[in-house]
Amino acid sequence: QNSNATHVPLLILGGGMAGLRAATLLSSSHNFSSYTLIEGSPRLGGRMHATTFGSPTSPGGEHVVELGANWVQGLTNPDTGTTNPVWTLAQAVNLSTTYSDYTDFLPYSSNGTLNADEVNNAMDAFSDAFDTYLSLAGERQAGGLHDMTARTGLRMGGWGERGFVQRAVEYWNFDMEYAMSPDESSWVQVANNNNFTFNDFSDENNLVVDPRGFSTIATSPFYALPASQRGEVRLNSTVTSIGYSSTGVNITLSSGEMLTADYALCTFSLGVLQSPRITFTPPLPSWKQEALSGFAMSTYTKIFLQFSDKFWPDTQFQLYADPHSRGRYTQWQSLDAPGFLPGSKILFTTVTAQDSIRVESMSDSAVLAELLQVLSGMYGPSVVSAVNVTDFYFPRWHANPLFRGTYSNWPAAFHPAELDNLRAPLPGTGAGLGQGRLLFAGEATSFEYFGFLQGAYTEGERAARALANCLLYKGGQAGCLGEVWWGEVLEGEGVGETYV
Ligand SMILES: Cc1cc2nc3c(=O)[nH]c(=O)nc-3n(C[C@H](O)[C@H](O)[C@H](O)COP(=O)(O)OP(=O)(O)OC[C@H]3O[C@@H](n4cnc5c(N)ncnc54)[C@H](O)[C@@H]3O)c2cc1C
Repeated sequence: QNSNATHVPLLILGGGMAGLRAATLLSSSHNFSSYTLIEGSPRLGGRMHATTFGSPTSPGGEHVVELGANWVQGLTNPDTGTTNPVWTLAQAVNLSTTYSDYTDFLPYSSNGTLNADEVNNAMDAFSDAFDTYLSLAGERQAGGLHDMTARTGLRMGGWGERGFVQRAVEYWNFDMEYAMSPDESSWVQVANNNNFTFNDFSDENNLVVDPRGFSTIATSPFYALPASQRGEVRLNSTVTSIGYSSTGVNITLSSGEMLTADYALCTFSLGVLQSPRITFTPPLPSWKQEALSGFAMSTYTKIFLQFSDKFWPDTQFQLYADPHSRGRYTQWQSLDAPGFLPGSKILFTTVTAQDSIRVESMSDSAVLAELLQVLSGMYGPSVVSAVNVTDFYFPRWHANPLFRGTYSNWPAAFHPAELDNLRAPLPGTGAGLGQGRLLFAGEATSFEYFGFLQGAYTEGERAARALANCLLYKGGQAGCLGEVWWGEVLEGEGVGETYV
């Protein structure tokens, strides 16, 4: 421990949903404010990030759009009353949201409109196949069978890869949720993840269109606490190294400043933890490195355009089926629609995974030129050349060192016990078992809700309960973190016979 370092009982690393939920719960339910929250950016909210977009002098004007999380995904189950905690937060601050109707779209190809029947038939076929996919995934788990790719599950459900229309429909229904293809994703865990949110809550997605921004759901409960009950918040403070032992944690900031703590909760994204940006001392044990390396961080990029005039239809969405490239600007969403940002003349399209990395490597003008070419194919060159682009922007989440991607996804070869390793505290083995000092929480540590805001929320909450137990009630005694998920780490499974 460094004698020049400031000591606090608890460090919360990261001020996104998980870190803010942990801080708020410790303050509000445990009357504990002896923590310092360290955030690298100048703002709280993390991957909930609203910004102004649109030219104030243009016909569409200036608006607030969400660069990161945008939907409350899963609301309230009408049969059971089970509510997504994110929906509860949104309602508590009267967040403006509007139901996204994914059936409200018109289909296009590179030379105008597409036969709507062909697209609707493909949508129905995908939906039927996905129903079978889900029930077969349930049967696999009940029968103790191993996981396979989501591609396997879709084929077993009767979905075949055919022409470019089916490829676009598949991308629209699968990649637009998981930001990765069925070939790369887990059959069983995508099914579980889908059921935990869209069955247990509801299958509705509400788009947030609130000038205060989505992050209000996490910042508002925190700042509603009396100042004396809140811990210290330090913005613009980037962590470069984290040391941990069975007695405490120390961190170094990019300024060179050091802080020590009895416990720390790290909520940095999986992408950050996968990158070499943070030095751990001692180096992360191989079981931790394997778990972090094995889970997937993908990127989902919304590209915003504002025009001098609205030339697209009044539907919420447009589906573009590119004849050659799967996932090339497949989904377009109009914000200039009732309930969203009417009159804004704003449209956005989304790309994922390798296409996100590709556009991030291009100049803004080169990306815009591609989009105008696609729109010219969809609506006709004369329609598109008759309007001006009054604003254009997209965030580079993959390149951003504070995120390195947008959200996690479960790859097919990832064993569920590895997720326990991913979230297990350090030091986590041997004598330190159950006595870890450095905890991990965030969307990627959630078995049920990886990828979603509700994952970050529930994991922040779990970690806060465990920390309260150790810091306040059980005096750091062995096993004070509680809960089975701080259990034995998986150190590799036997493969049965070996090939020599
Ligand atoms: C484009 C996009 C679209 C999404 N869409 C949805 C959606 O519609 N619905 C939904 O439910 N979820 C969505 N998500 C996922 C959702 O945003 C995340 O699950 C959630 O916000 C993650 O919260 P977190 O606290 O785990 O992590 P984060 O929000 O990443 O918080 C971690 C914090 O740590 C900080 N940090 C990182 N490194 C350092 C460092 N070295 N030093 C100091 N601070 C650091 C970061 O700045 C960040 O503020 C989307 C995400 C993105 C990016």
